[in-house]
Parts: sequence; C-alpha cells; structure tokens
Amino acid sequence: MGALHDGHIELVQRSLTHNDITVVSIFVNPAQFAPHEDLSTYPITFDSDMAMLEKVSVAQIPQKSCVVFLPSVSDMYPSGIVQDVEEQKGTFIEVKGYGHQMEGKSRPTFFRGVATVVTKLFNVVQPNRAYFGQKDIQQALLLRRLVRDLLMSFPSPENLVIVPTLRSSIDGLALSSRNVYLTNVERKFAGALFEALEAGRAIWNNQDGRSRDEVVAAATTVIRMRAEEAERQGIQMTLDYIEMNDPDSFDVVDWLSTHRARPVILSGALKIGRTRLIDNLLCGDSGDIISS
Ligand SMILES: Nc1ncnc2c1ncn2[C@@H]1O[C@H](COP(=O)(O)OP(=O)(O)OP(=O)(O)O)[C@@H](O)[C@H]1O
Ligand SMILES: CC(C)(CO)[C@@H](O)C(=O)[O-]
Ligand code: BAL
Repeated sequence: MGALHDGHIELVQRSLTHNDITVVSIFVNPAQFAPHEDLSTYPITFDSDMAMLEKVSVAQIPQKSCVVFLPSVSDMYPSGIVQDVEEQKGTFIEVKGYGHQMEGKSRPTFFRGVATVVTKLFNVVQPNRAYFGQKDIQQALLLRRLVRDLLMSFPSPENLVIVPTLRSSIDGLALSSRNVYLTNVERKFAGALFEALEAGRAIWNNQDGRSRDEVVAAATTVIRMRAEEAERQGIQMTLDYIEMNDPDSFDVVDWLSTHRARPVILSGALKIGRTRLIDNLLCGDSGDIISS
C-alpha cells in the first residue's frame, strides 16, 4: 500500500534476488478499510517510495528489472467500490471460516477486501512467486489458502513466500507504514507489544508445560505495566487482543504446551493513542510457514 519502509524493501530484495522481473504494486485498497478506519489519512509518499525502490533495485541489483504497478481505484474496481459492505455491488472474494479470528474479530470486513484485491493483483500480474510479510501473518496464511482453494497457478500456494518481520533494532517494534502516526512520546511505548509477545513466548517455551491462559496472561501483564507508565505521561494505551491460534485452522489453541507437536501463532493488536499496531511471533518450529 506504499509509504514504503525497510520491511517492504526486504520483500522487494527477496524477489529481486530470486526472480528476473519484480512487480511492486502500490495501491491503497479502499475495500479493506471499514468506513470508520483510516483510509483518508493513510500515508502516501510516492516520491520517497520511488527513491527507495531505485536505491534497492537499480543500485544494488542492476541486472534485474523492477516494475512499479500503480493502478487507480477504477482500474481495480471497474464496477465501483464503496466501503460499506452492505452497499457494495460486483465481485468479491471471501475465504470463509478464516477471516473472523485474530485480526478479523476486530476488522470483520478486512480480509474480504484483502482477498478481493490480491486476487485481482494476481490476475493482472500472474506472478510465479508472491512475497508477503509475517507481520500480517493471518493475511499471508489466508492468501495461501485462497490460491490453493481457487486452484491458482500464478502463484501456486508453495510459491506464496512469507518473509520474517523486520523490526526496530532498538525495541523490536515491527516496521509498519502506520508507525508514522505515532507521536514521539507514543513511540517510546510502542515496543510494548513485541515485549509482551516475547514474554508470552517465554512462558510457552517453558519445558514444564504451560497453558494458553498462562501465555496470554504473561503477555497481558506486560501490556498492563506499560499502559500504566504510558498513562502517567498522558498516553492512552489499549490492548485489543492477545491470542494463540493454530496456523492451519486459525482456531484458538487451548491445549497445554506440552502437546506442542505443531507451531502456534501468538499475535496481538495494541492501540496507542489513535494508532493501531499489530504483531505476532511463532511458537515452535515455523519451518514450513516462514521462508527464513
Ligand atoms: N516490518 C515488516 N517486515 C516484513 N514485511 C512487512 C513489514 N511491514 C509490512 N510488511 C509487508 O509488506 C506488505 C505490504 O504491507 P502494507 O503496505 O500494508 O504495509 P504495512 O507497513 O504493513 O502497513 P500498515 O501499517 O498499513 O499495516 C505486506 O505483505 C506486509 O505484511
Ligand atoms: C495485501 C495488501 C497489499 C492488500 O491490499 C495489504 O493488505 C498489505 O499490504 O498488507
Ligand atoms: N498491512 C495490513 C494492511 C491494512 O491494515 O490495511
């Protein structure tokens, strides 16, 4: 969606390394924003986006081609688009049963908008491979399911690559275009989500075997402590959710961690002031989920 940062550039770099031609789509997709969300203020930084792409593609990997695809809203939605789902007309894609957990609980129409626009992008570009970030893990796994369910070949499910989240080296905050919304004081507390997820994962890793409730409680405690500190500086910090989910079914995982044959997604969303941050860690072996 543009407003590029080094996390996006990581995806581009991966693609440039493994493919002859890389297409970077920049499109702020109205269909994935609910009417009350931040479509109208979403950052648009076209000049610096182009400069970043030139730096990585022309300067670092000159023998490979990088194309920027910048469609208009009417290119992508020839039947038109309004944000209110009830009012929409035309063709939309829904991955049933996988869009209501985690992010989908707070953003019930988000994945319908994402699945629709990404299907269109895949139809236009027909990529051999597609690159998505782990930061939006539910999105990436849902899209892998979409290409499998729709029998797509471009890309095939195994060629939908999930790239690990790039973070601030100082406090682990996941890079995100929305981080520019944070004020300087809010930014000081934004590492709390990563800190909380790490605290949760430490409990999960405990060989004595701990339950999902203990993991979530450990993470939530960190958020509560940081929220109290933030409040003393006039900053409102509200936890949306911390949850543990199965990466295949997206069901909440409620077994004890001694039964840890499979990896688990530990994810969360935190509001700081008006900025909503998301993040996740995988507990256990993430081998066939993430391409390291
Ligand atoms: N820190 C990151 N590390 C790796 N990939 C990332 C990171 N941030 C975003 N991406 C990936 O880049 C792609 C484009 O994401 P998008 O344009 O929505 O940017 P974003 O920074 O996630 O923005 P937003 O703040 O709206 O979530 C997605 O596949 C997303 O997962
Ligand atoms: C997948 C995506 C490009 C669809 O607009 C967006 O949700 C994103 O960038 O994460
Ligand atoms: N990276 C997720 C895009 C969104 O929140 O709309």
